[in-house]
Amino acid sequence: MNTKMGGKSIILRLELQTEQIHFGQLITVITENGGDVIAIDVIQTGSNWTVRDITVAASEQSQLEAITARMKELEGVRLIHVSDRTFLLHLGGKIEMKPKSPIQNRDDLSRVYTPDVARVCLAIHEKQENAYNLTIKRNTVAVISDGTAVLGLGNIGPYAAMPVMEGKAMLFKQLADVDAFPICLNTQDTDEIVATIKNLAPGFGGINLEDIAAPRCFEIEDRLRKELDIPVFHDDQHGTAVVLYAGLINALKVVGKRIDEVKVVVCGIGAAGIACSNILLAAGVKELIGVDRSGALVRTEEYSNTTWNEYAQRTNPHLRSGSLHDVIEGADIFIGLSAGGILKRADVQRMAADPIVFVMANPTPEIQPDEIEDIAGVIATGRSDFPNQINNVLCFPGIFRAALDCRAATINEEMKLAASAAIASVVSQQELNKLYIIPSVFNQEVVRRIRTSVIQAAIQTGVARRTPREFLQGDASAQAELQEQA
Ligand SMILES: NC(=O)C1=CN([C@@H]2O[C@H](COP(=O)(O)OP(=O)(O)OC[C@H]3O[C@@H](n4cnc5c(N)ncnc54)[C@H](O)[C@@H]3O)[C@@H](O)[C@H]2O)C=CC1
Ligand SMILES: CC(=O)C(=O)O
Ligand SMILES: [Mg+2]
Repeated sequence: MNTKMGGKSIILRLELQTEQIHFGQLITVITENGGDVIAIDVIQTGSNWTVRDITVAASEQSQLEAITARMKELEGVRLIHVSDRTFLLHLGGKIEMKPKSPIQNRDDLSRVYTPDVARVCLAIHEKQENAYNLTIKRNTVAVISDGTAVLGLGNIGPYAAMPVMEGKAMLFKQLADVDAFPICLNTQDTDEIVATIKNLAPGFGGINLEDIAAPRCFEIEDRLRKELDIPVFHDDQHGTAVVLYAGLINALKVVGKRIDEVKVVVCGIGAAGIACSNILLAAGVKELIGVDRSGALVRTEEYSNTTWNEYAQRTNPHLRSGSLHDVIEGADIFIGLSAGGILKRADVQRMAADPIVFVMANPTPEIQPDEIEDIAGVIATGRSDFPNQINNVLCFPGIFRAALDCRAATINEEMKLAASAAIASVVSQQELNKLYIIPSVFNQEVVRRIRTSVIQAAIQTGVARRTPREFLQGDASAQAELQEQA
């Protein structure tokens, strides 16, 4: 497994005195300290000196620090500067806005701007629905966070949340051609968040809520869903649940177990953990135990977090109590949506045969896959640098593509289940194995299949306000594709 992939990398700009140091010596120092040289660029050369940019990747930040320190000590080497490639990619932000057509003369100006734009405004004023045809609304989603549960980093605030929201916007565009705006709100007050989102909704065809901590995220989403006529989708809840269920459909096939016979432990009963539990209960799981910091949630206890009281009523049928280490005994499936490093190899050893271990906390999973590779039936993480990436990025671009295309009023349970089945179907029976239960983010079939299945589900459940042409005509290829996925 290449743990350096997608990991840390730096560019070292070095001036080398070629009579004092050979390039081979440098490479040896880098590899001895755990680095891989992945690119070399010559910047300048003289008769007995050269300036080079050396791109070095490593699995740990400490290795890169050791390599940098060694460069400073070597005879004949001057370290000019070190750049972190990830930070370079973020300079000035990751996205920009571009006009669809240039404004080259006064005639263009008067049409895109005043006076002619006024006629377009009035057409929308007369019939509000025209906003879908005459503005960016029909293809635009707002990605909105208050910065309270950013990845696994916690409440880091709206400024620090922006890089994640920009990243989500990039993915919306690249994977599904949806235009997305990253918006981070400088308030953590539920009423203010609801009011702000309602007020900015007119320009958007959908709202993707992101990284808002539980339990506030539930109220915010519920209220917005009631009050807005566009889809409101809390990605950390529903996107994660959709992809988790897709992965589980296939993982169960790999280990030969049935969903109604497995014991499941979900750790981290926050936004993602509750939504994932809900989809599993709906899919037929009978024994599901939720665990948070204080241990297993059990209905005989009273929690100050009222969401947990309601959760405990629906789960843990045998009233198991104790820590994660107690209740994991005999479990077939562990789902981690909590914090890095909290699951131990000894815990996995106490699970049932061929345990399914989905350690989805970001950026650090509950246990490093390398520690349990030999004892787990199937392992998945939320990250790009291990096989089986269970991450909501597999869902949100496709599900919003579908919702926008059929102008869905909401994204309902049937549409989510259709998305899970579509994602799972991308991995064929022949391809399916413990290292490949879920398709890659870059597999173009993912968005295509989600779109087809989700639009179909929206039409069947009466929430589509527009029927795309291929569905109107009972298009043969869309029908064939649906049958293939069934
Ligand atoms: N792979 C994926 O697609 C996704 C992964 N995540 C990850 O899941 C984690 C949780 O995200 P959210 O549900 O949005 O956050 P959240 O803040 O709503 O919930 C986190 C829950 O985990 C609990 N927790 C924290 N440390 C714990 C520990 N040591 N033991 C037991 N429980 C613990 C917290 O008390 C809280 O209830 C984060 O690491 C996030 O990055 C979230 C969404 C999608
Ligand atoms: C993937 C994601 O949305 C998260 O970790 O919060
Ligand atoms: Mg998130």
